Amino acid sequence: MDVSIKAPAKINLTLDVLHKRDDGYHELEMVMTTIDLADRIDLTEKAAGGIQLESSSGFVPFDDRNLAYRAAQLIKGRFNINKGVHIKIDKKIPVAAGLAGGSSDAAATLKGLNQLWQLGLNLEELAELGVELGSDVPFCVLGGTAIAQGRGERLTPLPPPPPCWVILAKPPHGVSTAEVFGAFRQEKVEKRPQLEQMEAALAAGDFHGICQGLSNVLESVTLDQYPKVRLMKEKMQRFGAPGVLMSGSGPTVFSLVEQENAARRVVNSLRGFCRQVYAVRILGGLGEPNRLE
Ligand SMILES: C[C@@](CO)(OP(=O)(O)O)[C@H](O)COP(=O)(O)OP(=O)(O)OC[C@H]1O[C@@H](n2ccc(N)nc2=O)[C@H](O)[C@@H]1O
Ligand SMILES: Nc1ncnc2c1ncn2[C@@H]1O[C@H](COP(=O)(O)OP(=O)(O)O)[C@@H](O)[C@H]1O
Repeated sequence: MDVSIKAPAKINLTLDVLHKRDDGYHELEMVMTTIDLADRIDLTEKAAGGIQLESSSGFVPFDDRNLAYRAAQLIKGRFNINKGVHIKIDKKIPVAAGLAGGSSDAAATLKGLNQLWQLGLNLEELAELGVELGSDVPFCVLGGTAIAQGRGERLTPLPPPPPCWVILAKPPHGVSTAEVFGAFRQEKVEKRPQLEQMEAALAAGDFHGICQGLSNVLESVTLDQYPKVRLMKEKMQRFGAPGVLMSGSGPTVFSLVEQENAARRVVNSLRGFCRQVYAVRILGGLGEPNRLE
């Protein structure tokens, strides 16, 4: 039997770092939402017990450093599964971009193997397993729009933003999440997210309120270390995008735009300046996903 499953990227609408914890991780408070930029995971059962992995991207590891591979290892070990699996990752989400591509592949693998091997786990149980693989995996298991607290594992679902375009610009380099957290200093933060304001804007479907509430304290690290990322953000703002923010630890910068012609203007403004530009829709039960051609 085969299982194919979509692994969508996320963006952060807000990201606040509250403090550093005794376990070395940072206590976070963020709002995340899934977008229609997705990898595809194909799982094929193998009689022999091993895990094999292939990917369309040369940028991801093919061994147990790959989060999808580690998800399969975790499931096999925890539930004493003797069968093996071939994992094929059709990679569309840029790697080390702040878009949780690896975490989403891991979440999709957990969900797919739950189906393939009929384990009967619910989403909460899969999310609990997911946090052993990475802080963003529980959110990727649940998807939609949610507040994520703790390391990212305490999730509270929220209504999705109203339909809009998400324009993403990804510079050629990636960033290391661990290095960004390592360089983070509270005293350098100029603007902090207002969680209640973002919750109220989402509840009211208030697109402009959502744009005004976009805020990510990790910009204080990544925009300083990578001036090109700052430039990209300024360029998007200059070309009329109402809300512009860096996602996660970066370096991807996104803007939210309501109208298609305005979205095209922002995409065109980035031509010749940034090679990896995507225009996609927000996901979250709002009808069929759509793309700008
Ligand atoms: C910053 C965020 C926001 O969504 O996303 P990305 O930029 O990676 O997409 C996430 O919290 C990232 O989650 P994820 O990429 O799963 O991180 P992990 O593998 O768990 O951790 C990588 C490293 O980041 C640091 N880390 C991560 C999460 C956290 N709450 N505190 C931390 O200090 C730790 O040094 C850890 O070793
Ligand atoms: N399936 C995967 N897809 C992408 N990256 C992966 C995967 N498995 C492991 N990685 C590693 O995880 C790191 C973070 O990648 P990714 O999840 O794409 O970014 P981010 O954490 O910034 O959202 C990269 O160094 C990459 O080598």
